Amino acid sequence: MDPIGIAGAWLFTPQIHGDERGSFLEWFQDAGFSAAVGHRLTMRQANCSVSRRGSLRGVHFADVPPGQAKYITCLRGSVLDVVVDIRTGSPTFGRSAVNRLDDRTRRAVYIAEGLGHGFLALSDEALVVYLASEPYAPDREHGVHPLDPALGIEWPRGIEPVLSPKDAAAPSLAEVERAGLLPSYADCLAYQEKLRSDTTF
Ligand SMILES: Cc1cn([C@H]2C[C@H](O)[C@@H](COP(=O)(O)OP(=O)(O)O[C@H]3O[C@@H](C)C(=O)[C@@H](O)[C@H]3O)O2)c(=O)[nH]c1=O
Repeated sequence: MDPIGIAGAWLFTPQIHGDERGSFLEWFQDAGFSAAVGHRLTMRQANCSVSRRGSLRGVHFADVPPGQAKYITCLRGSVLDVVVDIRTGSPTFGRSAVNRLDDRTRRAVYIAEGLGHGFLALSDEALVVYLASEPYAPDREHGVHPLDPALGIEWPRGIEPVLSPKDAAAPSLAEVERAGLLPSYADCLAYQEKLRSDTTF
């Protein structure tokens, strides 16, 4: 698990064992995860989305506590995965970390509670699966417009983004901040500290 420039976000690169049948890899490893993050992965929901090229999902985040941490990988095709630090008071507030996830490197991204997440499908079809620490709670999920220039994301040219009506109508980061909807860095740290001190695992 390698840090990717935003506290609470990591990239995991698996070792892929190839042979004449195909390949094998461990796309999640508890020991490495726990050593990096400081607590074990809680998984209360496993999601799968299939996206056509250009589909741009996100940027989504959930109220903290409990938020929704996610462990994401792309099983078929490729996506540009984006983590956005939308936690007020964070030293890297407004920073984005962009990583390609695909069916070649089979990398995975983990984002802790309170971070914003989105991705763009680069291939004709992109199959993304992710483990989520909390069940879907639509009333507690919010969005920031993924094309907001304040996020500083350089989306690839030549791909026409396809957004859901909800995401297309999402406010800018500044608007979400003014509405008081952003999680605070202090609340996120406090919640993660609680997870680290929980010994019931
Ligand atoms: C996210 C989610 C959606 N749904 C339903 C609601 C809706 O009818 C349909 C599609 O929902 P959405 O448009 O919100 O799906 P999508 O835009 O793919 O939302 C996802 O985006 C990425 C970037 C994330 O990080 C995820 O956590 C999630 O927010 O699926 C569930 O039943 N459970 C879920 O957990």
